[in-house]
Amino acid sequence: MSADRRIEAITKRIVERSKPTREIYLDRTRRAISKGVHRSTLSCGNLAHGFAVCSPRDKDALAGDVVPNLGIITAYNDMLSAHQPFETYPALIRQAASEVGGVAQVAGGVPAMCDGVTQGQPGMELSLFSRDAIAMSAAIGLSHNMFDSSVYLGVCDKIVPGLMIAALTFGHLPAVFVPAGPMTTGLPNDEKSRIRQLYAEGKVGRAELLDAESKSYHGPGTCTFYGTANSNQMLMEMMGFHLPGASFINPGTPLRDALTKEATKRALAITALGNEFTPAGEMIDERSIVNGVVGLHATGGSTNHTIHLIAMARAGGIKLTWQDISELSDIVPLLARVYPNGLADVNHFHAAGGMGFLIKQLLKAGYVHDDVRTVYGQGLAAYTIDPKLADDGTVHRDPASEVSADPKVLTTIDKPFQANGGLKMLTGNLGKAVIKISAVKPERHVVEAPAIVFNDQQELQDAFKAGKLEKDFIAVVRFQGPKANGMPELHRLTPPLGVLQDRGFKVALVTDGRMSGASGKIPAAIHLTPEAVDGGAIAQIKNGDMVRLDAIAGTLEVLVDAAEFNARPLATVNLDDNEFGMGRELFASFRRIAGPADQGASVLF
Ligand SMILES: O=C(O)[C@H](O)[C@@H](O)[C@H](O)[C@H](O)COP(=O)(O)O
Ligand code: SF4
Repeated sequence: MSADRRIEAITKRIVERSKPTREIYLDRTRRAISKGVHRSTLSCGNLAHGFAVCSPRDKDALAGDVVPNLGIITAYNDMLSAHQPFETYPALIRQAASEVGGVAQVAGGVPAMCDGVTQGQPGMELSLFSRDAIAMSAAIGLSHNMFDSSVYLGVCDKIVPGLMIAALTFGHLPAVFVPAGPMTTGLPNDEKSRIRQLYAEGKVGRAELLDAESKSYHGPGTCTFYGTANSNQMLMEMMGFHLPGASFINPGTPLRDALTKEATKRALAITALGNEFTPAGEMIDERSIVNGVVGLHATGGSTNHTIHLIAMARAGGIKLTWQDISELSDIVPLLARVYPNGLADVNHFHAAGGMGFLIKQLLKAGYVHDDVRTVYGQGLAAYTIDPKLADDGTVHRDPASEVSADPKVLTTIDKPFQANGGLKMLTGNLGKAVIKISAVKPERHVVEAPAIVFNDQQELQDAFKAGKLEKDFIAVVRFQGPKANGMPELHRLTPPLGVLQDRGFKVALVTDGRMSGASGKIPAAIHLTPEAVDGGAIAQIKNGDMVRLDAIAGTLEVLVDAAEFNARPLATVNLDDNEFGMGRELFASFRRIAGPADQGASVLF
């Protein structure tokens, strides 16, 4: 089935725009492929070092070029509940590799930051930059050039984007992403947020708050809200980097292990040594990227992907823009209600039919390209399945249902929750920004109120505690862009702004910083570009200026006489305290060269 003509037109526009960079990328990738299996280009010394710790059987295998060697890139650490399960994956992968006569080696580890641990803390100012550091770290592992294929063990926010940048940089190799799955459901996310607001109002103490948080984040696996980490899983399935149905199976279950073994065997089956060679750089094309964006809109995915997806696509020579994302949002309806876009969590989403049901609906409507390559073979239709554990311990796939098991969580294409998707671009005399509308009540899609300007998020917290914000206002939080302080998420502003909104005040946020994918209920124009330190108009806004955020018209305006506004000097702030501490001194060059948010906020291209 061909895609909707509007989807086709946007895809074609991306293909045309990308031609110069895509052709250079594909040429380089094909030259790398033409060198054939890469161990043969190594010297005996190189090779001996590379397999020094292997068993005699594996040494024999790796001495030649006919047994595939699988490079594992792992983001295991104990800080991210989502990544802790990866501790045992290399042993499972080595075992599965040997079962099919292959070899697997850990090529390298990459750093992984938990945005939940660093939220509101200085460490968050390294978060965005960690994406590119992860790509660079993965390249260091793969540059040993011992490998015929690769598997990537990563789940969370900046990790999957960084790993995908690496996978496309090593696009001559097949790449399979192997998730660890969501935490089982704990305290519901909306109950956690309610207790946070009570704490912000001083109505409960730290003990009650910690008890609620600990019941919400209680064990191994990805946090169950639909933030950036779970948006990553959806993207990997939509773009064909996961095996069908791999995204939302809980860790420590037989089906999870079966999926990991199957991914290993599949990664070894699609090397240049076999007859299904699927190098990542040729597998992913503009249609894959568009399928990812469509999935983002249909599920109300994370705003962070208006930055990461642009950088991920660029790694493959593909130029995606906010205009593309915004226009796709106007076409693609919202089909899932998962917190913060609803009360359900990703376990409920999966139980309602999950990715297989969603993809079936999107294919039926022509909103996605079926004619794509994936790690599983040809065609996205292969992903319209429901994964189960077979009696022999392998993965069995039933056809996805036509009926949602919970229509309040996952709906059909003819009864969408919203006629359009989650993410809109806003333009106007302040620059360009994005807003996530899937989690904002319709009556709050347009906000016009006086600005109150803050130069960091603590100033807003202090003003709230001092009772100075009991009014209609638009919070302008600036000097939060990539070049200022690494573009942290300002998710800690959600509870105080939520309290004020629940008290009936009209509130909104405008910032050159980011919000969490878990943020939602407050209308927020984020990623404002140009940022304040780059001469952005946000640096000219004064307290009391009327600001209008209109997610329906797609505009963001300061309602001040243009001549008067443009004559204003740019505000400046002292950012010395953001230059050091918690390792920030090591990222000074990143702050200097980081690109703008609408081009991926990257130091790599
Ligand atoms: O983009 C995201 O999805 C967030 O960065 C998420 O990964 C982060 O962990 C949240 O901050 C956790 O939510 P709480 O801070 O509300 O626990
Ligand atoms: S989803 Fe966020 S808070 Fe949860 S483990 Fe991942 S990075 Fe940490």
